[in-house]
Amino acid sequence: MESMGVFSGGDFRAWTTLLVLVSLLLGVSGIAAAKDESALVEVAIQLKWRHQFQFAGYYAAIEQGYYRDAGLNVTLYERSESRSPIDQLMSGRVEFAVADTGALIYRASGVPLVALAAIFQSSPSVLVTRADGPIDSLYDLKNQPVMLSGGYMNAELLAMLANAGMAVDDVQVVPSETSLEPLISGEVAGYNGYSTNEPFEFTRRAIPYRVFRPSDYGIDFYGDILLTTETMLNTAPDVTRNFLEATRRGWDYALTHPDKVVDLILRDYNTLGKSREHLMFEAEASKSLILPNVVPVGYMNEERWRHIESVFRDQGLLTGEVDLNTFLYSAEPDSLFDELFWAHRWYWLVALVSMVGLALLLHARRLHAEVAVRTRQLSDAKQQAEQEARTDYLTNLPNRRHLLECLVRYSAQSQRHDLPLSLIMIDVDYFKRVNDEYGHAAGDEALRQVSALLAESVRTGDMAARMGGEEFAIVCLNNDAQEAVALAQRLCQDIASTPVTFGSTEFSLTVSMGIAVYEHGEAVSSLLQKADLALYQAKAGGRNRVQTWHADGDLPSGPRTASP
Ligand SMILES: Nc1nc2c(ncn2[C@@H]2O[C@H](COP(=O)(O)OP(=O)(O)OP(=O)(O)O)[C@@H](O)[C@H]2O)c(=O)[nH]1
Repeated sequence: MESMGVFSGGDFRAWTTLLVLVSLLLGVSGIAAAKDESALVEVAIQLKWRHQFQFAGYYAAIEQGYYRDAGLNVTLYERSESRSPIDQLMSGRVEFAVADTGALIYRASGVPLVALAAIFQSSPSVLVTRADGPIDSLYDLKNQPVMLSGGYMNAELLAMLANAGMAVDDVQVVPSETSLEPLISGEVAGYNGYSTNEPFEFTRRAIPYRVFRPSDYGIDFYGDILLTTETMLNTAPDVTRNFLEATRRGWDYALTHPDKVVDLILRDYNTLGKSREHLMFEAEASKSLILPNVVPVGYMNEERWRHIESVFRDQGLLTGEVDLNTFLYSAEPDSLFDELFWAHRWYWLVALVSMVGLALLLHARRLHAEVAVRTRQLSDAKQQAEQEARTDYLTNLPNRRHLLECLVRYSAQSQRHDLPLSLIMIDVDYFKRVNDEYGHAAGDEALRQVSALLAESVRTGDMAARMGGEEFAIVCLNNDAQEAVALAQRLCQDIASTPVTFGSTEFSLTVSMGIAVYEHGEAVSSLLQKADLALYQAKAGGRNRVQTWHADGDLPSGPRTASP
């Protein structure tokens, strides 16, 4: 767990490289998008109403330079009393227009309109009543004066009334006005407003109100359809696509920075004289209908348009055939998946970078774990090698090197704590004969069995070792000369009385032993030499015996010679 949250040098370099690559990619695309002002294509858009947050995306796209990046110089026109947006579009005064779903009726009657995008996924069009009046349900509007626009303008409100069980004739239709006063004064019982607008005024004036939404009565229309003409689409498809993309970017910006765009409206577009609070209310209410977190801004679905078409047909507003394939604009990417992918590309990028980062982190952790395992293996191998270097391969007893280390340590302890220390050198008698008579393998086995006997006879802390060939030694700390002699004699007898078994063969062995007792201050080599000399004397004395070294002993100093 120790590497969690800590980047190694390798991780850091990988991250840096990735970030540089991403920056380069973004930088390159930014440079490519920059356009020469003189080469901009002039286009105009007719808005559906007066300036307000309802058209925030277009203001943002101009202000943020998205249209310029797309090679366009865009002019916005507010709604004029005399001409509808569709009139403006079809007369060629503008290339684009924002209108409502009634555009479908035009299309059915042969007007070559193309719907590029539906900005509001749910129409803001609602019927507003006073909550403190006699209207508790739509049915209460029967025979009441209700402000409504005729034809397709309020088709969704009329369809709502129809779904609530009323005919258009059941209410007294009063022509629309922009003023709310007739409703407030009680002159009319219902008012065709926008859920993004009128509620603010009622709240501000502390007048209780009620909103009847078509969507609550199964009528689900889009709001604010961005339109162009077939001619425009055929003659300038790139301009159309670029305009749509830049508009979407504008909306994305406006919906994520509503306060900035409200500032912009107050500064440059506030022909309605709305307050900041009113515009912020509109921004909030619009966002809940545009649903930018659910679908890319402008998303359209053929099924929804079929639904709208059927409502128009039910009301007798639409009779001809409508070819939705030609009415609904489709450019690549055209699937919801692709649209969602592009709309959320930054999230994907962040997710991708996070995943790469996570993968690097996991890789670093795995490397860390691998290094730990390898280090442990190396340490084990080293320990094993050291152990093997100090162990006799045939008998598994400590070897000569190990015994010498032990002697050095024990001699220091003996001196420090004034403890007796004895060294017993042991040599198998006439061992050459064993090899000669029973074979080398039997000789090996004999050495193993002698070793086992020695190992089990020494006390814990003492050491029995094989010095080489048929020679062994025992180091006894805290054993005086007498105890060492007693141990050696007992071992001599045990070895002599314990036959060696090799397969079906049995034979006996004897050993000779030389004992020396450590004198404080003397070198380990001197102790070894004395024990060796005592062993030599034991051999010379007839073998199968124990000889203790004495300072005044008559010991020969030359090398021992084997004698059968
Ligand atoms: N099988 C076997 N024989 C060994 C090993 N190491 C040494 N030897 C044999 O041990 C014998 C030692 O012979 P010598 O040094 O002449 O001594 P000895 O025959 O024991 O006679 P004394 O020591 O004088 O009693 C040699 O024949 C060596 O080859 C071993 O690891 N295995």
